[in-house]
Amino acid sequence: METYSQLNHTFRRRHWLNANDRPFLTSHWRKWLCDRGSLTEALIRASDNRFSVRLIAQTKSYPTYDEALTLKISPQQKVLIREVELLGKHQAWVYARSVVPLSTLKHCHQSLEQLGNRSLGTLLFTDPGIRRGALEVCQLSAKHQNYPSRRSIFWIKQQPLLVTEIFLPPMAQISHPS
Ligand SMILES: C=C(O[C@@H]1C=C(C(=O)O)C=C[C@H]1O)C(=O)O
Repeated sequence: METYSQLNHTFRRRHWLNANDRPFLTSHWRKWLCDRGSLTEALIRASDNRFSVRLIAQTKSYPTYDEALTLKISPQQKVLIREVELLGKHQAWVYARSVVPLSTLKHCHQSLEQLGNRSLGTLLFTDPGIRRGALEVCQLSAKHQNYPSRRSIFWIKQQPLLVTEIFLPPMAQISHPS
């Protein structure tokens, strides 16, 4: 698997399309990329409960320029970066990167920093005060492989947290449980 940073250079802001603008997507990918519910819940059902999270890296670092633009913060502002793989039946299905400004971090009741291999979704979808912004989609490509991707901002007490999800090749064969 290419690392996120290796993939990240292949797309720029203009590649992200608002899902409400109905960019061309097959029915299969529309179900996965435009579902506003918890991806964790959908993957648990699609994998017959054989779901797990593999924490790849969690660091305090800096956002990419595009992430800073999307979060409306300075690229010099430190953020918590969490990178995971979401696995179904012991196979990597999604690569996810969450970028959390430190000003947002302090509003996370159960500290996001201690999540480990528990899903971020369990934190974001259990607190009714957390709101999800618009979904954006793009086709991220690297080394002749296409990666359907999506991202959205979650608002925690009006503070932003950016989640980007890259759907890995096996997901082309996994039906959405809806
Ligand atoms: C936002 C969700 O959390 C998922 C889990 C993540 C994690 O554990 O880091 C990151 C992104 C999501 O794919 C969700 O389940 O929808």
